[in-house]
Amino acid sequence: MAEKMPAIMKTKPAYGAELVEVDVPKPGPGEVLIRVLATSICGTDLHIYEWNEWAQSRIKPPQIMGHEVAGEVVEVGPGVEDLQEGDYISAETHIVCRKCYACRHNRYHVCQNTKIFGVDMDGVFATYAIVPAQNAWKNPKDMKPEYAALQEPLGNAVDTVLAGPIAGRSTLITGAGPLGLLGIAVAKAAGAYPVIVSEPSEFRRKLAKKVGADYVLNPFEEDPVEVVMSITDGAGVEVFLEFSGAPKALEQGLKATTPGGRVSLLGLFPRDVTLDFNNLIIFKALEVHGITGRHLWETWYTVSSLIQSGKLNLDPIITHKYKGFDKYEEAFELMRAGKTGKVVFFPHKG
Ligand SMILES: NC(=O)c1ccc[n+]([C@@H]2O[C@H](COP(=O)([O-])OP(=O)(O)OC[C@H]3O[C@@H](n4cnc5c(N)ncnc54)[C@H](O)[C@@H]3O)[C@@H](O)[C@H]2O)c1
Ligand SMILES: C[C@@H](O)[C@H](N)C(=O)O
Ligand SMILES: [Zn+2]
Ligand SMILES: [Zn+2]
Repeated sequence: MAEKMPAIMKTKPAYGAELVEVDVPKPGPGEVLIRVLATSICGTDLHIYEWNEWAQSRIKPPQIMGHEVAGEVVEVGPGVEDLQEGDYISAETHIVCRKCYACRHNRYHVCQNTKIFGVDMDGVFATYAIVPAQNAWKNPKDMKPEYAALQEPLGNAVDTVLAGPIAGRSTLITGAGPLGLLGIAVAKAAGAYPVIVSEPSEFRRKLAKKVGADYVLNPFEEDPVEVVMSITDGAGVEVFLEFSGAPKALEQGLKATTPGGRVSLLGLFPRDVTLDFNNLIIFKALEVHGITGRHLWETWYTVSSLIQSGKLNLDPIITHKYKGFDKYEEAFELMRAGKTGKVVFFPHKG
């Protein structure tokens, strides 16, 4: 009989998830089985938990949730050549086809046939998980598992912050949720100054400060454009990084960006956004980047090096650590209430 393991599973098409016992999976061809050492909650997991419209259209329960992970390879499936038992890996979550037009142009991050584990198939909120070998990223043995698991969202932040020059440049970050906080850490490590953060939640403004933001403001109490103009002597910021997905923040950020400046957009908007394109983008000659996923594998090299450099201030961002999955409901509810930075599970209690 197969060995059993605990897993956080989306069992029904409804709010929430269940902690269930399932068989430890066997790796198939091209796959490895990992012992999960650390796994963190992403906003996408929260959407699946909440069962929002997007989740309803995409997720097919029953399915194990989770995709941000660090683990040790314990079994190698047939045909896997580059990995062996004992390897310490993280995983790129986008499983790309390598055949479409984008893939054949080395733009794997925009593969038109992308599948995501924990979204389109079983994920990693379990003590053991399957990872396609082509998605494995080997970690240095001395990297902390919680940092190694954070590399995937850090990749989103790195692609946003480093989409253009940043050292010594005035920077506005809108939204200090988990992704924005990682963005602040990357911007500071890369030498941005001053880093101005607009975030309504007091809890997250405090975290932003701890991570290294030079100025924080509440956009519901102060006008971010006025604050930016006063800090930059009326010039506006060189770099605007949008991490909130709030239409108002987008408009404020564009107004606060200096003509000729750079804008990188990661936040996903809940609806179509109406903007004065002529005056906010075209006549200002802004350089605008849409950011999605991570570049394979360039971004992973950058993320790993940044962590190893010791220059990324990640500890204040990891606000909650849980041994085992028993308190998973508390973890999701705290995150839902905006009372967390990154939440990390260490599935093995021993
Ligand atoms: N493009 C991608 O590949 C990709 C990948 C991951 C996440 N995302 C998106 O990035 C965004 C950030 O992710 P997250 O997990 O940190 O989300 P989150 O919802 O936890 O954080 C968003 C933050 O924005 C703040 N906010 C709300 N209104 C604001 C306003 N008017 N001005 C400034 N801040 C405001 C919120 O208080 C919150 O702290 C989300 O929209 C998410 O969907 C995109
Ligand atoms: C799946 C999504 O949540 C993931 N973080 C990405 O980069 O695409
Ligand atoms: Zn994610
Ligand atoms: Zn493809």
